[in-house]
Amino acid sequence: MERKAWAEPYRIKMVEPLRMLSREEREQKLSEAGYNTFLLRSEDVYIDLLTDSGTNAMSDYQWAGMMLGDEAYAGSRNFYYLEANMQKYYGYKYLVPTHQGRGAEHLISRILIKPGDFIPGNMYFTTTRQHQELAGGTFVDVIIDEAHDPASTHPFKGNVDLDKLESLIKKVGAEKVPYVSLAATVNMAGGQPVSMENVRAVRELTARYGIRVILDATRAVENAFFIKEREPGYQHKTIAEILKEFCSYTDGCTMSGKKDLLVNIGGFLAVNDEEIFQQARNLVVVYEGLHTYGGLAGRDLEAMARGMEEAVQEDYIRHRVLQVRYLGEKLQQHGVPIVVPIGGHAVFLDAKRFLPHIPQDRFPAQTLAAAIYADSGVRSMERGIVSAGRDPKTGDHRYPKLELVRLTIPRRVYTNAHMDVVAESVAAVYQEREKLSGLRMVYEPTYLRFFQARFEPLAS
Ligand SMILES: Cc1ncc(COP(=O)(O)O)c(C=O)c1O
Ligand SMILES: N[C@@H](Cc1ccc(O)cc1)C(=O)O
Repeated sequence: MERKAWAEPYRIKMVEPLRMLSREEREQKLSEAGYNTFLLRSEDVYIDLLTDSGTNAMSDYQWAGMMLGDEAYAGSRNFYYLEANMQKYYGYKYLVPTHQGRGAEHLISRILIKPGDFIPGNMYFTTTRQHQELAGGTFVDVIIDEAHDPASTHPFKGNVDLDKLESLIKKVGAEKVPYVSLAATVNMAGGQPVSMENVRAVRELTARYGIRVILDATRAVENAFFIKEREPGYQHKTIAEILKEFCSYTDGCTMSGKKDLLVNIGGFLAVNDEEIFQQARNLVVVYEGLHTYGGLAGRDLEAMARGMEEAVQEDYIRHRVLQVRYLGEKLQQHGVPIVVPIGGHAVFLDAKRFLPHIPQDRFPAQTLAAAIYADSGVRSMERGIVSAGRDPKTGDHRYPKLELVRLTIPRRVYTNAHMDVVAESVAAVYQEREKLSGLRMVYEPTYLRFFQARFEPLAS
């Protein structure tokens, strides 16, 4: 008999009870939170799919490592273990730990970007672009067009469009392009992967112009899974081999360990160039902490080093991506419009097709995320016009083609029964979608506005 069933590759040793509020209570909480799911209290959330960042469940092996934290100010042994594992799995020479991903983005942006520079990348990420802009650079999107089309089934929607990249270099001159900012997978495009063929081609092109490639390796293990699944020639390679080959076409990486590396806090910058390393090692003491802890406790470094070993285990990563797919396929069965192919860390609802009657400046994705919380206490995140922010030159809203709500799956935290509940709730909101009529922004912070903006419901 053919066996199709699959299960979580772990058993549960400790549990955290969940609490569900009544519909009236949830509506009250939503109003108090200004219809922004970032402003809800965690205790008022039933199933938390806001983010996969720092929300992972650690293993007993990682917790055991926490007890071995060497909390020396300088030269903690956990740092050296992390450094050795980074070299083993990612292949870069030098490591600078940071408290999380954006700490590393800050360092590399300050070191490499001069005012007036252009930084091409495969779609923006909010914090990455913010640091590039604060350093005086301008981000330029060079992802393939398919990435902006939620219905395109291209298997590697994270790929760089080499023509777009080369025409930018020719237009502004290679000396104004300090590096290509390459993310694998691409968060804002729906967790979409980059193929090995594409990263190799990006390497060849940039080498001709003497331009670096800095990888956002936050979800590069998930990217490696897609390469193994979809790219000819990689089916028999291990995830660890694929990851290391991928990184070998780049000059360094920023890392938010809070995702792939299965921890609750941590990150790093890794580079091959000794001079950049020296500068980063010097700057980190100003902004994060000494170069052997970067704002982290020794135990956090240990947990991240151990998470790195677990992240590349085949049964773990397969289950991880298949659980996301399980939720996506359930939603498709209910006829809910989602971004395809289903990505590595989240299912993205296509709010433009879900709520076609709400114009983009009435924040359809924000409206939808609020409605899902009101329906079931499931927390998701807006990834549309609010996240895109304003153009720093014109001050106008940026109008992204993708207006999405992200249902992000924490690693090793929820079971597929939770996914069933989520799918049913989204389907119920879909059935009643005509009742929703949009929001008005009543408070807008200057930086990364989506985190703290407040809204009020609009009458239809
Ligand atoms: C692709 C990507 N890059 C960078 C970051 C920044 O990492 P952190 O949240 O650890 O600062 C995140 C999440 O924030 C991310 O998803
Ligand atoms: N990187 C995390 C946390 C985060 C969320 C939204 C952001 O725009 C920035 C950071 C995530 O993607 O969930």
